[in-house]
Amino acid sequence: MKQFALRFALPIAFIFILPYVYPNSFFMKIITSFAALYLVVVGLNLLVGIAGQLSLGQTGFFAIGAYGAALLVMKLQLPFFVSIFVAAGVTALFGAIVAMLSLRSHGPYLAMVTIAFGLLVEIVANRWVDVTGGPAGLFLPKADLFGYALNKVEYFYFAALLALAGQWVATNLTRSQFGRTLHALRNSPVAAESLGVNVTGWKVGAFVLSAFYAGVGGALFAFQDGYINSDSFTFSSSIMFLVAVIVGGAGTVLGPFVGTLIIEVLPTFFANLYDYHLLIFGSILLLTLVFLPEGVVGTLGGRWRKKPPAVPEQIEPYRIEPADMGEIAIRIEGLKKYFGGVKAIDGVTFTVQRGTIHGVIGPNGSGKSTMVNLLSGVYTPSEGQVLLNGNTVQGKPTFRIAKMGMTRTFQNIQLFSDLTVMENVLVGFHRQFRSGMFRQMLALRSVKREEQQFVDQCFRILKLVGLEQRAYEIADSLSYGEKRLMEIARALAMKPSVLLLDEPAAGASPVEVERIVNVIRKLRDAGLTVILIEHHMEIVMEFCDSITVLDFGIKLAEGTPEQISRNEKVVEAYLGGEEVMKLVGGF
Ligand SMILES: Nc1ncnc2c1ncn2[C@@H]1O[C@H](COP(=O)(O)OP(=O)(O)OP(=O)(O)O)[C@@H](O)[C@H]1O
Repeated sequence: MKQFALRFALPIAFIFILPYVYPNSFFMKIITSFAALYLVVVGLNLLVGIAGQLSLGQTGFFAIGAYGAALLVMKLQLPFFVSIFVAAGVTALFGAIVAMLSLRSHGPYLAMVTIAFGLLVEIVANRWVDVTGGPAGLFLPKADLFGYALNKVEYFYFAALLALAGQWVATNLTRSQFGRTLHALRNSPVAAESLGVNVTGWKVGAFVLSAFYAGVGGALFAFQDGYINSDSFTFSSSIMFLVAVIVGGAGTVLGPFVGTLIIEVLPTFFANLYDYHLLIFGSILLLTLVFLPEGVVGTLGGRWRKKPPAVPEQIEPYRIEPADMGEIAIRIEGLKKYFGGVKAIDGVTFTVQRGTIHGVIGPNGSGKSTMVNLLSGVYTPSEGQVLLNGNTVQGKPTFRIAKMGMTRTFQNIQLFSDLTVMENVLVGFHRQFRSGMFRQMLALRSVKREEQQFVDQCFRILKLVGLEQRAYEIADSLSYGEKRLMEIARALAMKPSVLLLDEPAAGASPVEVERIVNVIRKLRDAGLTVILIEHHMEIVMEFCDSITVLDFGIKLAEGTPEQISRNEKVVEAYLGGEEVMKLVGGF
């Protein structure tokens, strides 16, 4: 009930009262523009604040929405209401094109593609006079709903309610698996891929969504005055949209509201100070960015963080699905990876039986990390074959290999560092979520039920690794060893048929190493197929059923721990023998 009041009743009451606060046309113009621009900022917040993608050309989408809706009504006589969504759909299509072009480039080049797009649209709006009217503009018919022409106040109500709906949908998406996935790919694309997330596809999706929002905003903007011209769609407004996201608090729910208010509305009140208004506006901006680095809502809102729910007292034990014994889980044949002249892996062949733990060891630089990256699809082999449960793996992207059942942890830990431990593990269920985007948008009951089921499972997995009490803490606050445990939990959520553990105990304290060893013991007892890369030789010797030893990219030896510890070539490769004799002294 309280939720309903906060989300709907209060804002709707506020919207209905607003036109009566200052019943004049200037004020009506400001608040109607606010609703339109706010939608653009909400969409951009999803792209920048949640998915971590930069766009400096949002005005391009805004303009396509505006001119698109105007032309659909004027030339095709589409009803105003329909034209908004058709124009937004076309804008979304442009979003996909810009995304596909920009995602081919990285870093500053990505931003430059979006700038180029914004400028291109600005030039077209300005110069294609026959269609857009150029600087002289277009005069539009009055907006109407099913034949009823809207007056200024009614148009504001319509725009504001649409903006409220847009905010509601964005909030639902942010708080569901959809938002978590976007957040995850922003924090660590490589970890997201390893959990089956098609990162490129999701980035394109984020652009499409933000373009759709900008398109709706543009359409509303176009019809507010019955007139648009190319002056409204300049590069500087793209910057303003981005600044609104940052000043409000990127990634926060209320940030776009506060940001749009400060950036788009506040300056209009100083407009009559002529030369000084830009100075005042600039100063407000600078002070906000200096003193509230996470934006107004990001910085102040952090103090009123909601209390997390309690950790359940009774948590059922998690059952790792035991694999059938005896079959071949992975077959690696003649695998090679050359980096220029460096032969990082040079013709390695080995087989891992289902339900066993297979160790890959070797001195520094022997090619272990390259091997994990080849198996998980981060690198494409120069030659050779990898078969997972009989299916070819090599050449496939990481997310496909993850979908085929093989996932990994990382030597250099890859957290979704802004998310909680629980949310990190929930991303691991990515492949198993059945609720699609539209259901998540509407926060249907079935979505909440499904989410609750996965939360229950998360607790069980977290209990297995001993992190259930830390479920609601931000992942970045965990200790080094706990972060490694969380990575294992996240990988287990995927229900993998093969798990690659890349140095799971590296950097952990002796107590934490003991906790990690306990988890590896549980994985072994459950019969999970594991490929274990580890420097702690006592762990390798205790848990591995078979071991492959690499040296300078070639397979030096293969066998049981006992055979390996007695192999002369292996002993020599390890610091002339002393080190390995010390480490495997038990044999
Ligand atoms: N991306 C790369 N470009 C060029 N050379 C590389 C690349 N990755 C690895 N190498 C080289 O390949 C060889 C094997 O490196 P790799 O990191 O796989 O070894 P490692 O056994 O994992 O070592 P460590 O135990 O130190 O992690 C090294 O000579 C390394 O310099």
